Amino acid sequence: MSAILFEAVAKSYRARPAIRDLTLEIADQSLTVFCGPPAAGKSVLFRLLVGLEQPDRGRILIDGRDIAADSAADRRIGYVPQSFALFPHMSVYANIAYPLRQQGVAAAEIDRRVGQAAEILRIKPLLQKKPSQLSGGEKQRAAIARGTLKDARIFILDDPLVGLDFKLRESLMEDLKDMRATLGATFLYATSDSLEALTMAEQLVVMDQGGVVEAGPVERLYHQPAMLRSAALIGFPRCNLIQGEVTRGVCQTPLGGFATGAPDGDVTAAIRPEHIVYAPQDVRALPGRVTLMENLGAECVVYAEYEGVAVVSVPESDRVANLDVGSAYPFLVDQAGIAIFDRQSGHRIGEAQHG
Ligand SMILES: Nc1ncnc2c1ncn2[C@@H]1O[C@H](COP(=O)(O)OP(=O)(O)OP(=O)(O)O)[C@@H](O)[C@H]1O
Repeated sequence: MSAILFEAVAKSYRARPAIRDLTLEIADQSLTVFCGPPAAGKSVLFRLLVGLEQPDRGRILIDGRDIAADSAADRRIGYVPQSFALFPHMSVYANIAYPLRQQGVAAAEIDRRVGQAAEILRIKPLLQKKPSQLSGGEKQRAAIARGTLKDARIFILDDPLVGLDFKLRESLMEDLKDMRATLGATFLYATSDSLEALTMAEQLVVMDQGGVVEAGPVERLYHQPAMLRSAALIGFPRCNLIQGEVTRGVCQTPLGGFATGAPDGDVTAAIRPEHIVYAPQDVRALPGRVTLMENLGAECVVYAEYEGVAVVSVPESDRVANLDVGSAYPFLVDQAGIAIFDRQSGHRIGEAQHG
């Protein structure tokens, strides 16, 4: 059974739609990451589920039951809002314990659970401090502890790691996954960072303009997106989107032509950076030129240009160690990685035929 069902949900503010006729099922005990650009509607959708706001139309069901009449407190959903606010006059301990006190949990049990959450989130030494004595990252971890301590089967984390440095985000992502496994709960998680989404997600929901572009297992959405918009929004570095035209089974693009089963028309070819292959020894390589390089450690993000078309790729750093801006960058397009989308509708209509 699905834990949560949004059925044709709509919400507007002053006649401006924030959520448009959204239908979506979330499986019980799944970890679903909502990813989309700012203002896509992620926070509004979460607030509707928590019960802080009511939809204008549509229904939200939990375990098959319409929750419209349940108050926010009755819904028993653990929630870490995007702009979390710790109570300034209370210690970190009291802040974290607050939802459990509200639920009437016994003091010894509160102590055990606050201690456990503080351990996982590495804030044990801070429990007696006041929020004003914490750094931004520490406050965020205290808010996560508070939001995930409640006795609940559904937890919502709205962009909980925004603004933290990369190392801390990485370790907190692992902690949150562990926490989810331990709690055996359904987790909904929002981020506008595509790398964070790919790292965290089992199920991914790509949102844009108040609607769901596409939802499904993260591997499928990354490797086989059905919509151009999700190919564009998901992935780091960004997907290469190359304009082309299909005529009688051949797609012509500025990066060359390739056979395809897609119907005739104007198309966009989506090519992930890993399918743009640095090939200095290959006579068939296209003579690109480096415009920018970003070293990520083991890999390097190379931005190159060929005949006015920008392409991004991720070769291993040691292969491009002696290249610099302006260097020649011969590359091949791995045809196994080309997906073709109708330029008008944005629907996937085929791929390159290779091999
Ligand atoms: N209380 C409100 N009053 C008016 N408009 C609102 C309100 N809350 C949200 N909106 C609008 O609804 C749209 C969706 O906002 P929402 O906060 O859900 O986006 P988001 O996907 O969470 O983005 P972000 O990643 O920036 O948090 C935006 O256009 C926003 O301005």
